[in-house]
Amino acid sequence: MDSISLLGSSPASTKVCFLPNGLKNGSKEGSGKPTVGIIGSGDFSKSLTLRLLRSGFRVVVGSRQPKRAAESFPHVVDVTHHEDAVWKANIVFLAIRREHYSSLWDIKHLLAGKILVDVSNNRRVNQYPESNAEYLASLFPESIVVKGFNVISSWAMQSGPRDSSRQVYICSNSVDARQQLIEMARQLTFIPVDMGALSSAKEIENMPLHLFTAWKGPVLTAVALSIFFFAYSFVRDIIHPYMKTRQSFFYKIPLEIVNRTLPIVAIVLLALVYLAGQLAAVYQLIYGTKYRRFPPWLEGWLESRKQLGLLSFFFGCIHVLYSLCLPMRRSERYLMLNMAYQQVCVCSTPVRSSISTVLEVFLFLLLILSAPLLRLV
Ligand SMILES: NC(=O)C1=CN([C@@H]2O[C@H](COP(=O)(O)OP(=O)(O)OC[C@H]3O[C@@H](n4cnc5c(N)ncnc54)[C@H](OP(=O)(O)O)[C@@H]3O)[C@@H](O)[C@H]2O)C=CC1
Ligand SMILES: [Cu+2]
Repeated sequence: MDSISLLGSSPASTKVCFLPNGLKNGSKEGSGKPTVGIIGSGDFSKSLTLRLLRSGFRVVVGSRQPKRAAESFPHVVDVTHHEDAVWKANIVFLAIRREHYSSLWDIKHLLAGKILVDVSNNRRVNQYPESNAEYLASLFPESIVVKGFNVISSWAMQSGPRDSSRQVYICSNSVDARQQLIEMARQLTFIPVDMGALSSAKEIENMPLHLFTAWKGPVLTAVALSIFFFAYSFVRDIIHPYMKTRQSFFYKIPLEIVNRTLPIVAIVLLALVYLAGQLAAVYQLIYGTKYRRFPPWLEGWLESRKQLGLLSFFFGCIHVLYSLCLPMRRSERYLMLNMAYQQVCVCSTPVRSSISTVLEVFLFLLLILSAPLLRLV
């Protein structure tokens, strides 16, 4: 398994496709199944190997320590040295970090003419002046570099793609290599997106670092509203009585004041969900057409309605929890008993108040649940 054979390595002569649909192939071994090489034996390599095996590809993994690495792979996988793995496959995935690309310098001659797939990601946006794929292409100018599969986490790769994680972005300066990888992505049940030349690699590498962008605005809005209404309640219910009558209600801050803030924020966020649609309708009425583009701020607002609605629901839930916790406080229990006693004296008010509470909760839930159904624009 660990045999290294450099004989007969002629990458240029094996520059043909490898796909299992029988189009054409370079490294068929007996059974006619194509072989894909993977350099590195880390998480991504393991997940990609399983995915390739499930889709009918043969896999050869290149590792610095093949014996140790072989323990983490199924026995059908050929775990060998870098040289051997590269020699056996025409397509080689580099499942190692950018910092280690230069360690392949010694086998540069073997990599010539092969398709190198760069799956690497960075830790920060624009971490390096050039993209990892372009850096790889500059290290190995005789190889064909393709960028792709980096937006798929090793977990998603292993468990199978679903919904949002099905798209893979692929780019390369070689149209032929790009098409091969696009076809391979399809066979791995991903949805390939052709991003053109290798200059798009930087954009593709930045994609995984832009997660949850849709949540940024709504979360900031919720935080700003929370701070504003908390400060308002604090000044009104704590500072004002203290200044006026020297009464200290500071003990109310953790429960009452927070619990007063939560429903207000929830209802304002819910109002924001509906207001965007109304504004969009007014905009369309003013311009007399629905085909005119909305201004960017309104477009962003419309797109974040789902997040605003979910945050509103979240604040509502926390409010319910807080309200259930309130009676745990002795002073609150006393106040409630007192109120109940007074209401019994005044008669019939509790029935009305509990009915109104139930109605209030029901209406709030109805508003929340109907939010996605209402397509106002
Ligand atoms: N993990 C993930 O979810 C994703 C990872 N990626 C990308 O895939 C690549 C690999 O990621 P991942 O598997 O998580 O990383 P790991 O750190 O788990 O594995 C990297 C592998 O690189 C090899 N390696 C380590 N040091 C060196 C070295 N000095 N020289 C040569 N090879 C070395 C090792 O293999 P060995 O010891 O066998 O040589 C190691 O297993 C990265 O570029 C990452 O950005 C992309 C998308 C998702
Ligand atoms: Cu309430």
